[in-house]
Amino acid sequence: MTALAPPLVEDVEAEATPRGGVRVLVERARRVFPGSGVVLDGVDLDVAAGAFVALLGPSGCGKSTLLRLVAGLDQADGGAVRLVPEDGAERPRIAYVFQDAHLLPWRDVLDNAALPLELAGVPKDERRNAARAALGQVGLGDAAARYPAELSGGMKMRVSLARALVTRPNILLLDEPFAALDELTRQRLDDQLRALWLDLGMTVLFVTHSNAEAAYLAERCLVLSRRPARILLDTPIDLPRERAASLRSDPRFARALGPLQEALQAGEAQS
Ligand SMILES: Nc1ncnc2c1ncn2[C@@H]1O[C@H](COP(=O)(O)OP(=O)(O)OP(=O)(O)O)[C@@H](O)[C@H]1O
Repeated sequence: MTALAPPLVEDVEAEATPRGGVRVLVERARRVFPGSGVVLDGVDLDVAAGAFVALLGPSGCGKSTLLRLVAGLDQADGGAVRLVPEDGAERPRIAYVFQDAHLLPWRDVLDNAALPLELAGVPKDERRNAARAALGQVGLGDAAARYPAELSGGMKMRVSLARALVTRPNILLLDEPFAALDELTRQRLDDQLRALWLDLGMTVLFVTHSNAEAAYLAERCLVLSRRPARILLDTPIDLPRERAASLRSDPRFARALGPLQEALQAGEAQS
């Protein structure tokens, strides 16, 4: 499912794809859940517009909670979250991709991808054209007439990504989107996502349990501690801008993984 902040779409046809994205400012964010206690306690984060940032941390530490606060899907109990477009847009256009593709089985791929525009009241031809373009961006231009039951897990996730892209988000939030896929499919989708980011220039926040996926995709990685989550490590990823599968066996990649692994182990060890 893709969650969007209003207004979802202004004029899909007329407006060029925005570049530059949204700056994300999280200031002393606090979130307490009854029964779970304090999950976030004074988290500060400043993400530059157009950055690709990965969030890592132990299971249950609050990664999704932080992402949901940024998306506006949940409210902080203290502190503030501000999204500041730096691409000339008046407002952030947020898209959110979950681990499950959540496609509607009775709709074909085209109409699944067009759904956010339909909900925003965009006329049929316009939204279908935009959905075709988004499907093309994820390499599914030939699958528009197929139904979810006919798709592999990787294809379903690409439809979910197209549905996110159809609104031309200037900030894209992804919560373990490829975690349920086999390793090869996951790596292919990582490549596709990275290429889309290079092409479109939106801000991306990506939650994952995989330090290798984080290092391969992102320009900057954050490792959170056990809850109440605080940022244990905030590090740039010093790897080439153009990344290909061969990078995974490059010594530079192993060097980038080291600090992430150490911080994750330190985070796991905390009680
Ligand atoms: N709506 C809620 N009500 C009560 N507790 C919640 C709610 N949402 C999250 N929690 C709790 O907050 C904590 C952090 O959850 P969150 O999903 O943010 O962690 P996470 O780091 O994303 O975990 P994982 O890596 O396992 O997906 C967990 O203990 C979870 O049970």
